[in-house]
Amino acid sequence: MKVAVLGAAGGIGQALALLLKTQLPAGSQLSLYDIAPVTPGVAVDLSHIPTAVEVTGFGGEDPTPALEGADVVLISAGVARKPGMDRSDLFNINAGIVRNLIEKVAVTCPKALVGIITNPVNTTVAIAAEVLKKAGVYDKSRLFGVTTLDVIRSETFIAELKGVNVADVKLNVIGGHSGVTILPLLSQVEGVSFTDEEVASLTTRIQNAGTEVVEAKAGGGSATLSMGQAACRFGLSLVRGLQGEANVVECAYVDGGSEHAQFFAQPVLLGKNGVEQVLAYGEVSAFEANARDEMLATLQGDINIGVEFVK
Ligand SMILES: NC(=O)c1ccc[n+]([C@@H]2O[C@H](COP(=O)([O-])OP(=O)(O)OC[C@H]3O[C@@H](n4cnc5c(N)ncnc54)[C@H](O)[C@@H]3O)[C@@H](O)[C@H]2O)c1
Ligand SMILES: O=C(O)C[C@H](O)C(=O)O
Repeated sequence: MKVAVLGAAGGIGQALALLLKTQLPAGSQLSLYDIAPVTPGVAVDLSHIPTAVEVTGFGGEDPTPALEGADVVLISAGVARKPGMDRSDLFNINAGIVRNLIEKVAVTCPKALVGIITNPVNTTVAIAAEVLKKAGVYDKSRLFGVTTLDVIRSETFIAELKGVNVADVKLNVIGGHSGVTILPLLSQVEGVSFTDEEVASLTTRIQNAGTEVVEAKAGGGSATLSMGQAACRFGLSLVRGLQGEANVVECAYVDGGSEHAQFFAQPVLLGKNGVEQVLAYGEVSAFEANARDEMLATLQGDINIGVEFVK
């Protein structure tokens, strides 16, 4: 199994690469790419960790050597927010970066499962889909917006608030990955109950958790370590699915035939071809149904910007 990380010298990329070096199955290959010239050195550094995962690193303009033979490609290349910015403010720089990298994926490893971390995810995933369509290699089962950070944040904040074991907290987070488009389905968490005030404040905290980190880092970037963990969890789930493991389910932002929008985050069953089955996200409360319906214009607007960018 070969996993490529694009943007591997960055805050997320290095954390993710470290976690993958220590957690990928024995015999895997980990391939790192970033425009930054330090990238081969990041790979050498990681290669001294005693696990049966082979690491190689490539810097410079061309990601091709890193992508050759890749089964999974995780993309965190791009710029991150500073205080006062929205994720959509990253579009001007990151749209072109994602387009160019996906053009290389389309040529070099068109069958790879691709996870997009680069913001604004609601839009960059639509860009990736359009680029793959133009190249004639689009398979909607193989393209994912990585929204796992919203899931792990929800698990953490719920466990803290309710004093329960975080390992027991399971929930779907649906919609997209920005502001009101992030919708944790708190009504589905088993074994705990929330007052209306708790639902409102916890939902808002989860939706604004990225900004919480951006402000705490005070101009030094956005979430990198928690995102590294989230991307590692998601990447390992993709690998487990590819290896034929049963019942591997994650929420992700996919082109899954949703009645709500072309791309919508919801639970998916992962397998040897990526998405084996798009799963229903289940019953929702009146609060959640209203929040879902209210977000759709924003989400569709974000998607349209991505489609238009490639046309
Ligand atoms: N999906 C999510 O939940 C989530 C969470 C956190 C951050 N993000 C996003 O992830 C992205 C990366 O964040 P970060 O904190 O790692 O930023 P960072 O600045 O620390 O790292 C980004 C890396 O991308 C590299 N890069 C830039 N252009 C490139 C190109 N054309 N090809 C290859 N590499 C290139 C840079 O050299 C840098 O090493 C941002 O867009 C951020 O908003 C998404
Ligand atoms: O908030 C950001 O800009 C980064 C990321 O999307 C996050 O949710 O932490």
